[in-house]
Amino acid sequence: MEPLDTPGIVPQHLKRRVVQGIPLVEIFQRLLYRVRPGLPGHLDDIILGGIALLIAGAPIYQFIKRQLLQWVTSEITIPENEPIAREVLQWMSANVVAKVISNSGATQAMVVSSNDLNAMDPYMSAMYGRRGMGAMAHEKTDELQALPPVGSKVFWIGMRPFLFSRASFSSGRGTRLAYSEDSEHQRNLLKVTTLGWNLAPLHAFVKNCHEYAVELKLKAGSTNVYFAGGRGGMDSGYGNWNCVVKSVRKLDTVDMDEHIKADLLKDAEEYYLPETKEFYANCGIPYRRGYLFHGPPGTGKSSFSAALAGHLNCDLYMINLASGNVTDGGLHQLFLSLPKKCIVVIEDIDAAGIGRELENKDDVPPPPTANPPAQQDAEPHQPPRHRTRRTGPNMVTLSGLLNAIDGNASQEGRLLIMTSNNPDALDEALVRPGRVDKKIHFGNLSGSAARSIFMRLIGRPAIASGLLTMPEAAQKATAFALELPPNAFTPAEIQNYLQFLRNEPDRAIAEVKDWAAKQQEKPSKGTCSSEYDSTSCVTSSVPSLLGCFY
Ligand SMILES: Nc1ncnc2c1ncn2[C@@H]1O[C@H](COP(=O)(O)OP(=O)(O)OP(=O)(O)O)[C@@H](O)[C@H]1O
Repeated sequence: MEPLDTPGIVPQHLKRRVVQGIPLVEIFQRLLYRVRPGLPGHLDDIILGGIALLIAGAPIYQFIKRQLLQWVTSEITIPENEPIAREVLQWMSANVVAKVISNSGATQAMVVSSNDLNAMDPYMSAMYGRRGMGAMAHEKTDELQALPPVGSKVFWIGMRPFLFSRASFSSGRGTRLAYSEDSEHQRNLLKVTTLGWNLAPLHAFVKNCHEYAVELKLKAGSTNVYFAGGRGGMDSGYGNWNCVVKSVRKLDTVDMDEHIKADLLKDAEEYYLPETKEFYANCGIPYRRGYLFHGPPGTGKSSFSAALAGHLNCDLYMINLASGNVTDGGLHQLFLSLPKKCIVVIEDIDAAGIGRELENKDDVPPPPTANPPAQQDAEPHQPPRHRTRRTGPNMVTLSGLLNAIDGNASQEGRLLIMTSNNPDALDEALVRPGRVDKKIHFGNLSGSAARSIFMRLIGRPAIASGLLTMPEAAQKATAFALELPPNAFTPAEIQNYLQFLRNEPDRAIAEVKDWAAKQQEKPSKGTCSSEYDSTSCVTSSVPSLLGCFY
């Protein structure tokens, strides 16, 4: 039975009821209720009231704090999938986190291997699930790098304080709209805040991070290779680049006609001169340059693109349209998020199956029937090139591609390289002058190139290990080139043959003739043979380019 209420004293059961549903207050109230006999007067009520006030006041305090901060500070927000985010993280890692860690002041850091595919990915898994939030170690054993931990950090540059924070999109100011609600597409944001009413100090900070990253890259002799896709796909509405840091591929390791090589280098170097940029601007020409590298697979198209990026000290961005998950919108976003100076490679553009879209719906070919009459005897119908349509697994249309590469909103300053095994299949609109300024054929290995590939793979290592002298190595390289039928094999094939005999120069020379004869007996090289799935010929993508580095 409930006790009778004493006038002037609030009964316990009533107190309990009023705090029900306010979790913390309810717990405290229960605790106090147990120790009440020891507490004088209304102390428990005062304590409870204080706690309730704190809990109720916290959101109001947060709101006022946010408003005040917004009023006296400026802030920039960078999605973590933006290339610049990586540079900011690199700077923070070296200049703030590393110092804090070495001063033993840190209790949290996120540690990743510096050559990790995407430094942001471990962060994502820490943030959204598999391992829980907070500091984590990556399993890789190569060099480790400490990144700013989850949360925020205040640091000073001169007399100015900055607040750096990493947050998920939902906690950002007004950022929710820019992102999909789908958790697969969630992105983290980097925010840098400082006191003041203009963005100049923050711009200077980001620029400094960029310069630092460039310097670091130069020192390390590495090229940042960004490839499109990965977590979240590209149809999330946000162009998504993932980064791999690779050692620079040296130009002298790509065997090709020296005149062509020199001409391309000169052209690309000139393109990036300030005078050239000025010239384009004065003449009203969009500041863009495009090359088409065509030829059989394994002839060095991707290798040369990678070496060119290393030579020009710029990042390489690569897209594989044949992967089937690129939409027009995604491609547009990818091009929009490119930096001013970079090389973009669209690999195997013919494999993407892009043709000119049908001019009107009457051009739509009839649906295929199970047994088309007299099809076996008739020449297969070749639709006029202007009326072809998408045939590959991609979701990009020709107009979408053209719009991305040189539409009004497209970034200027990039060098676009399209590679193709079958340039005849490309629409004229895609390769017209202005979009493609140089077409370069990459062919099979000439005699002199065979000599230099032998020197690179067998000669030089043998000289270094004392197995051969320089003249001996040169002599063997010449002998090897003489044994090999000229222009019959791709550099990739010869590389493959030589790398397994790298410690046996004499055997490499003695057996090359037989090897060549056997290879030539095989069904046509450089095209899809019937024993393979046709897609295996067209889907060379990220790994294909990554294989071009060391
Ligand atoms: N001209 C070359 N000089 C040196 N190495 C080469 C050359 N061509 C190919 N290779 C070697 O062969 C492999 C494949 O080369 P790469 O990917 O550059 O060819 P590709 O023409 O781009 O082929 P795909 O059309 O299939 O993309 C790489 O390991 C590369 O080192």
